[in-house]
Amino acid sequence: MPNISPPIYIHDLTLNYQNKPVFSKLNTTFQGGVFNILLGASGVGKSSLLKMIAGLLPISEGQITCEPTASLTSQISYMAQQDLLMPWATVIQNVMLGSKLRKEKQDKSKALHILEQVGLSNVVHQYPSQLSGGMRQRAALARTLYEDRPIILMDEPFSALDSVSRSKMQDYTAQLLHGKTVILITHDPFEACRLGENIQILVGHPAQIHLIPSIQGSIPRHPDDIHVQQAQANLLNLLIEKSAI
Ligand SMILES: Nc1ncnc2c1ncn2[C@@H]1O[C@H](COP(=O)(O)OP(=O)(O)OP(=O)(O)O)[C@@H](O)[C@H]1O
Repeated sequence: MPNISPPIYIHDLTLNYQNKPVFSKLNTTFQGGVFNILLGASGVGKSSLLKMIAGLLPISEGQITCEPTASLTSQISYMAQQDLLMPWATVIQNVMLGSKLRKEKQDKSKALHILEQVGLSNVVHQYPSQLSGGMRQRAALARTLYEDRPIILMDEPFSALDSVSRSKMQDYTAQLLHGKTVILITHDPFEACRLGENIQILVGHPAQIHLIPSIQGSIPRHPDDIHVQQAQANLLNLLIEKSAI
């Protein structure tokens, strides 16, 4: 597997659903080695785009490529909107499931360290059905972080968390995934402005990409940072304006 975190190029990508275009000839780049944030109204096509990058939705028109041109899907760790935890496996078994399925050595101390960092060290041997929604989401986050791939796709990874846990998980994720190519979907402009090094909005029908000017400062930006507060207000206004399209 290549040791660098590549950019991802979207070329003329089209997705039709029930004979209607969700997006048509979409072109954009998700930058390598940074946090790319994707926002947009419900139903605009964000999750579908992420699934196409992950190889979970077929591509009928257009292309998704990366450099170097090693297989894109083999470099990806994907965290879906639903936690997709296996009900028959404990929390720690779920975290290490990928390496077990690939018949690789399971790194228990790494899994335990990540579980401690996401605040789940007291439930490592419990089953998903014994956890709250927020705990399940943190377990799914731990599984994604354990995978250590160059490209990380995350679909609303913090949506079920209370605001304190969310802020801590944003900090930890930004620290742990530093230097990786991350694409993170969120509905939260504040989260986008704390974490985004490249922020894009998917807007309209069929959807097109709109790029947001970059925000000063390294991530995770502090909630008090004046640049975060200004950018958040601008982004919210833009989302309201674009929702009318
Ligand atoms: N299997 C599918 N293939 C293609 N399009 C689909 C499929 N299933 C649903 N769609 C449609 O694709 C559109 C985009 O859905 P998608 O879940 O990607 O949006 P989203 O922007 O992620 O929404 P949300 O923010 O609510 O999660 C919707 O209109 C949806 O009905």
